[in-house]
Amino acid sequence: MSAHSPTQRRLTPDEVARLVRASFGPGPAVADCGPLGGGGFAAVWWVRLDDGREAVLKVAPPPDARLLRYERDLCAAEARYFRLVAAHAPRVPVPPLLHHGADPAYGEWLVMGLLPGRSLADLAADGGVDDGPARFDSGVALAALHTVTGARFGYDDAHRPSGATWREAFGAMVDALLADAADWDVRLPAAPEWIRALVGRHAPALDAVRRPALLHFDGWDGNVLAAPGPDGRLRLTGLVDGERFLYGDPLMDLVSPLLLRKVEDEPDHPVLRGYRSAAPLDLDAAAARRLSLYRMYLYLLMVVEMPSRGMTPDSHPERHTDLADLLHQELTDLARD
Ligand SMILES: Nc1ncnc2c1ncn2[C@@H]1O[C@H](COP(=O)(O)OP(=O)(O)OP(=O)(O)O)[C@@H](O)[C@H]1O
Repeated sequence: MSAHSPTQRRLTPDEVARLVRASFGPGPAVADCGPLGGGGFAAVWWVRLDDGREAVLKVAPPPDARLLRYERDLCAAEARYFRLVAAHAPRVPVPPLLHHGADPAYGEWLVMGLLPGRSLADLAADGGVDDGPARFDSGVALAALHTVTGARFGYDDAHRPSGATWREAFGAMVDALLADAADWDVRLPAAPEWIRALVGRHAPALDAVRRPALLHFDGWDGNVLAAPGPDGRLRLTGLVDGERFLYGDPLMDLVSPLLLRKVEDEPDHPVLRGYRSAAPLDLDAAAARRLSLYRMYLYLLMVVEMPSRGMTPDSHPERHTDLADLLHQELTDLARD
């Protein structure tokens, strides 16, 4: 059962037309529009403008929505991500940013170009689709993103976790999620102090990461767009939804594309083959330990974000149990190491 997330506004065509007017003034107006499914955080609509262009309107949660600590100002973060990628990793397909709007009372929104293709999640629902070439391309694209280097580790703004070292930034990111869990009364499968101590015990493994690489971090199948190329095979057409970007260990970006699976178990996965065709990728024991820390982080995040998305253990018992089990398994593996 899906829930309507309180972070996701319910837009109407009139509101879309108003936001487009606020973005372009007397310029192009809306000829047609409709909601785009697939996301769960923001409100996202496709828009056909009367000058013939096709765009996407993405509206941030209302200013009074309760969010996790790291989710502050994600609309502005996504605008920075699109600009960064266009300037420094231009071969990675991201939409052109047409407008970043902000109104103190209403909140923020983006207007961007509509990319061709459908998400891998959407395509998979058709069944029998060979998406291997598109996944290979997404590995190549991630390797290109990772050539971009940040000024520090973690998030790039002042009010979210960051640090001069990856150990410091990652520790602060875990602490922020544990503080969110406490605020939202989220039941975790282990005591927060124990999770914090476990991360502290493995922190030396993080010191191998010396360069803050640009990470998309949310490259699950819903955010990877693909369409048939000239030979009819599915190729990458977009890596969207960059609002959660940060700087850190490139390995962290391999967790979401293999969501609920293990990178170490699938060394020939097309994403990894694509990545390796463009950059070195060593999946040794040290890498496996870091991957385990990053999966632990992602499962923790997915458990902790449930109430802010309108989901509780009572309303979504299976989701909560499955994520808590996965989190518990990673914690157990890390405790054994
Ligand atoms: N520029 C674009 N061109 C084409 N399709 C897009 C574009 N931007 C977003 N989409 C589609 O709309 C969907 C929702 O957008 P997006 O993922 O940015 O929303 P979200 O609410 O932030 O999602 P999430 O819950 O993953 O955080 C995407 O999965 C993608 O399929």
